[in-house]
Amino acid sequence: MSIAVAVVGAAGRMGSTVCQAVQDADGLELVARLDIGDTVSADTLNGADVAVDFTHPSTTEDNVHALIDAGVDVVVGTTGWTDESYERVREHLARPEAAGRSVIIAPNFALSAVLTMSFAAKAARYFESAEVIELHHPNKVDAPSGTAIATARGIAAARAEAGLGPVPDATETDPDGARGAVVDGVHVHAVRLRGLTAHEEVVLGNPGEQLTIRTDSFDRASFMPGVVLAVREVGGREGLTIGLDRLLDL
Ligand SMILES: NC(=O)C1=CN([C@@H]2O[C@H](COP(=O)(O)OP(=O)(O)OC[C@H]3O[C@@H](n4cnc5c(N)ncnc54)[C@H](O)[C@@H]3O)[C@@H](O)[C@H]2O)C=CC1
Ligand SMILES: O=C(O)C1=N[C@H](C(=O)O)C[C@H](O)C1
Repeated sequence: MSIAVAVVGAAGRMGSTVCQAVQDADGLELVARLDIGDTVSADTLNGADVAVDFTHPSTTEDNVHALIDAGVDVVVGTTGWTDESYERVREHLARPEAAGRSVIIAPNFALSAVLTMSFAAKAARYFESAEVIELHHPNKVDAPSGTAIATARGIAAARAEAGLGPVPDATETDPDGARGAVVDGVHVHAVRLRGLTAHEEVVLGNPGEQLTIRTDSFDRASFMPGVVLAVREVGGREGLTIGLDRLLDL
């Protein structure tokens, strides 16, 4: 039996690529394309089992709640999620009327990016310094990227677990934010450049040595195997799953 899939944000860069990937995938059937102005309802979802959301950070949480209420499982690639918004989804999924529903939210579906996050967290305890540089196309609406935030959090958690203190940094004056955003103590720098798609570099430093871990998504095709995997697996995972790494046994 095939899995019926609705795509929310279907007219966007990711949404349109996902529609094509669903149409090309064995055992998946594209049954609905929704975009801005469309209401989420059983009617518009047209019998979908799973909805995939690639929309906008300002709307993705509302979409997820509406999709759960409409009785579908949800795969989310949209960024902008916080601990609080994750918690609200967990609470929603715990209600009796949402029994059996599941949601997967992943800041990045590309294998190279998921491995970069995993390798960075593994390496973090061995280095005094760690910073993240994300580089994206100039149409991206949010900074830092969801992937960079997740990477920085993973590094920070690994440093804390290893008992490492703050990264060394003697900077005293930075009126224009040249040292970037600081996510859980890890500096994150965002580049927006015409010609780029989605890239990230994690730099880790010790006296006399540097480790660089880099991921490059040159094409949105890079995200599709991960999205298709999540669509296939979401139904078997009750509750909220955060990150594609959880599906890859990393
Ligand atoms: N998790 C991952 O692997 C990836 C995540 N992303 C994230 O996906 C999101 C979308 O990125 P793009 O496709 O590049 O953006 P985009 O701007 O090309 O597409 C977004 C689409 O969502 C639609 N939209 C906006 N509000 C809506 C609503 N309330 N209901 C339905 N549709 C709505 C827009 O009209 C547009 O067609 C961003 O948050 C981006 O960071 C992007 C690439 C990979
Ligand atoms: O907007 C994008 O393009 C991307 N967004 C995601 C993010 O913010 O991490 C994933 C990837 O970097 C592409």
